[in-house]
Amino acid sequence: MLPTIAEAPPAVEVVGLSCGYGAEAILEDLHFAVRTGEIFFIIGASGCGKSTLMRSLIGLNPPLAGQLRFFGEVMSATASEAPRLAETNPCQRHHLGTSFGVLYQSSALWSSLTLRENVALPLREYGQLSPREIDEIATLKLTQVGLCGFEDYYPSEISGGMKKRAGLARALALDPPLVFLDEPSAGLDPISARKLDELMLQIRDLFGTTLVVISHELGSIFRVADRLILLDKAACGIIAEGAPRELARMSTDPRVREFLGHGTAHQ
Ligand SMILES: Nc1ncnc2c1ncn2[C@@H]1O[C@H](COP(=O)(O)OP(=O)(O)OP(=O)(O)O)[C@@H](O)[C@H]1O
Repeated sequence: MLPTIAEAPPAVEVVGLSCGYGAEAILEDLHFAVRTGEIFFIIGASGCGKSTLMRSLIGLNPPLAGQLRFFGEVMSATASEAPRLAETNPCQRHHLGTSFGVLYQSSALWSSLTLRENVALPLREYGQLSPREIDEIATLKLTQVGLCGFEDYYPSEISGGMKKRAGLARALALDPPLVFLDEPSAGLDPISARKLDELMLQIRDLFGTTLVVISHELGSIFRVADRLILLDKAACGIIAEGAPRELARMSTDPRVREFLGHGTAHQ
């Protein structure tokens, strides 16, 4: 029998992680774990450090302290260890580059490339496939996100929601077991945001992909998140962790109630 989400080993383990800029910590001594196959949200008010944490999780900003493990494997290097990580051999670098995908807030598509060429980029970089195979996989990934027929369009020719979905197709190109999404519904109209929510659920249900999502969109949180952590600027860390509906119903912390309280409208 397949293990349930609660029994599966953690996809992400964050142990005593502090992150910030220079010597200044924005978030301190974070501890949390994301279960395999879970849709896990990192939420909080503007300026609480969501993007700062995301940058540390995906290796763009070395943590000031602590450890980060993906599927049991140590991924992080603190700022003082970072030069050593940069010297990792090509095989390890390849492994780091393929172990997770990222959908950036801006979608980060290359404007001079078609959608198919954008999705093909990671396949060229990390795969050992023929041009024809790359083409086929890029087409398949675009189909999976509902962009069949738009393969030869340029990013400037499609809507914001379609750009997000194309960015997601690229994040999924190498079939990573783990994908980070930074504010996926930011700037989208409600219908496009809902489509993206449905897509996240589909991807998890079809492929068992673990999704870590930065967001402060209450609708999305209550529709999609299995569990979440709520960050708080004054606390420099996590003030609540759990399933959104349970937190909204049970928490007595006024900060949690203020943030999630309105979410009861989505239940
Ligand atoms: N490059 C940087 N250098 C120094 N401080 C920064 C930098 N980027 C962000 N900060 C500071 O870190 C804190 C957290 O910012 P961050 O962007 O991580 O918050 P956020 O929760 O993602 O906000 P938002 O929801 O508005 O995107 C803020 O006080 C911000 O001013």
